[in-house]
Amino acid sequence: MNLNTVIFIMGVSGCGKSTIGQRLSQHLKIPFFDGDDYHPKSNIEKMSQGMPLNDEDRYDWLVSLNDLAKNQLQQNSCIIVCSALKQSYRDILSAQIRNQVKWVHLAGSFNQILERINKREQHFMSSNLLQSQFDTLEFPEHALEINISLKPEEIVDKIIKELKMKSEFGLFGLGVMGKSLSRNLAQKGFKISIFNREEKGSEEDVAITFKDAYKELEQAQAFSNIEAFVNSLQTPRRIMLMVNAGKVTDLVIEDLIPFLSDGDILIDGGNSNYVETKERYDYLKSKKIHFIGVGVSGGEEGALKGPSIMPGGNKETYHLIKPYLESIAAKDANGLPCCTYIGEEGSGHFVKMVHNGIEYVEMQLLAEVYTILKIMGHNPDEIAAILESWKAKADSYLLGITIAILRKKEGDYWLVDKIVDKAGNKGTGNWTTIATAQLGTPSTLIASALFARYTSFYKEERLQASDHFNIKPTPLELELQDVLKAYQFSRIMNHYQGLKLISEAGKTYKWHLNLSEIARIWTNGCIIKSDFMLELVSVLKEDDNILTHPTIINQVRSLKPSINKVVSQCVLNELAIPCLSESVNFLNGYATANSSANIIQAQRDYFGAHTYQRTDDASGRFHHSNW
Ligand SMILES: NC(=O)C1=CN([C@@H]2O[C@H](COP(=O)(O)OP(=O)(O)OC[C@H]3O[C@@H](n4cnc5c(N)ncnc54)[C@H](OP(=O)(O)O)[C@@H]3O)[C@@H](O)[C@H]2O)C=CC1
Ligand SMILES: O=C(CO)[C@H](O)[C@H](O)COP(=O)(O)O
Repeated sequence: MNLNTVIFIMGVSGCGKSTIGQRLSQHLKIPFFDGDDYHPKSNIEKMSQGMPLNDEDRYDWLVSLNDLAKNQLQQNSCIIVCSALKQSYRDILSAQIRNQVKWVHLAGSFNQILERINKREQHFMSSNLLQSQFDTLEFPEHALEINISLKPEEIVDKIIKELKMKSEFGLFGLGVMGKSLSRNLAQKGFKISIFNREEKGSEEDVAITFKDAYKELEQAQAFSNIEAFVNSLQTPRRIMLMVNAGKVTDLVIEDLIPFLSDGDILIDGGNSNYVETKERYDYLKSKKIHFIGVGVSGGEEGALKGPSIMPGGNKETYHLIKPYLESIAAKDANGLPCCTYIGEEGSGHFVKMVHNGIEYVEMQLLAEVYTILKIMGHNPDEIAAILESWKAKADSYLLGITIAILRKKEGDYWLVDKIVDKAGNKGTGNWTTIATAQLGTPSTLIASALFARYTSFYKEERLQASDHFNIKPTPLELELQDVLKAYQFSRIMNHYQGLKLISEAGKTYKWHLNLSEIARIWTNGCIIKSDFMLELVSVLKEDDNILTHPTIINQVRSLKPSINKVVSQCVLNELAIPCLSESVNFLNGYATANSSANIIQAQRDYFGAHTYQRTDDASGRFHHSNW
């Protein structure tokens, strides 16, 4: 049988590891090894003198069992029994072969095991010794847990059923993202089940056809029946939903619930609204189902090669899915997964939502730069060449794809010239703008980028207005260096505002967010990965507010004259640049020691007796005037 797996059977002394291991080995026809036979001489001597082993003594022994497991995997599979009571021991045992290791934990109560040991002929274990085993035991998070009250043959049956037949992870929804993620999971060696609905006559055998198309999905189980899909999974079941956010997500959850059991885990990988994630968490909790809201970024390619993953929800539940998410995630410059536990409730989806808000602005800024360069007289190839030269100073994934887009030709024409100038959206920019207003944080660039998309959609009205108002930008006289610097300036403001929004949400909802860690998982795999993001990881380690960090202050100071020049030129030449102009307006307002808000306060007090504070009253007391 080709399992290509090492089955570690673990548990405290007396739980029956060897009996089960030997029986399982006979059934599966794979070799059995008793870990105790691999102790070095020094350990055996120590134990024979009744001296307990410490972690240092155990280290070489655990490494030798890990070597044994790796060697056996070259041939096929094996069973190794070892108490493996601590997670650190299990980490050593499964080092470099984590995805090919299955843990079976034989679990029983203290009294159950003590009684069992003491019943054995000529065998006595003091309750103190057993207690020390229970004290050391750190419950494994990713093990198949089997109660030892079952008969040995039942235990073996259960293990065979779970490990041989059942998948460890389910992927529901084989659209753009679901397809890529399931291939990614399979490529990492996970045994998965995949599901897509089918519609008789139009959409049949979607999952099977997809499985058959890719070699890496050979071991995957494909379904179009929900019950069969759910039953194909090991318990607790781990099911990731990659379906449309909103109503569809709720419908799919309702479809799944009748087949789920207590403790199963649903993972929503779609771009769901963070408020709904919290509601779904509470609803599913009442049904004893765990729910984790996971932001995933990277698009089709990222999902396949390694996305950036932002999981939020209960931390203990997260640990049950962590190995899967971390394995498929992109890796940062230090080889760490671009996946980190974000925080409680819908925090993962909140962070993904703001990621998309930042993405909207980054895209809009590049669109504005394109407009400027076009008005300056450059064709798409020339603009691509200019942007290419910016890579040294402002490289990003979005800059790269914009260059590729500009170079794409159909015959003699650039494709970009044939695309209708109406920008769509699926909701995350809208929600970010609502969230920033609700939290009282000025993410003005995200709002501007969103409204620029909305404005673009009024194509008919825009055509009329262009006649009525005769807005015809004239050629701009700008240095390319100034355009680059203006772009860099606006990107700083964008990242400041997005991170500020996350930081404020973290405080309001008590999510305890780590901004530097969030920036780190955005350095690879996601749509907003960039060299600047890499720089922000260290900046944010020192200061949550990037605009008070000396490095960023110096950058803003040196870029400011260019954004002033570019924006004023564009305004004088009637060229719409909503995000570039908002970025400089924002900083001008933010960095004004004495703003015009005194007039607003006076007006509010005049008509509504809303009161105001006085500059000549340090107590901060509120005053009212009879105007
Ligand atoms: N595309 C992207 O770049 C990214 C998307 N996301 C998010 O990931 C999620 C999935 O996106 P994506 O893969 O692009 O979307 P697709 O539209 O490509 O796929 C949607 C999936 O949902 C299934 N589905 C829709 N309605 C139902 C239903 N009522 N019952 C069962 N299944 C249903 C579809 O099945 P069927 O094929 O039968 O219609 C399909 O498998 C969304 O929330 C999206 O916002 C996140 C990051 C990036
Ligand atoms: O999450 C994503 C990228 O990160 C999706 O591609 C999302 O659809 C982009 O948002 P919109 O469709 O509103 O432009």
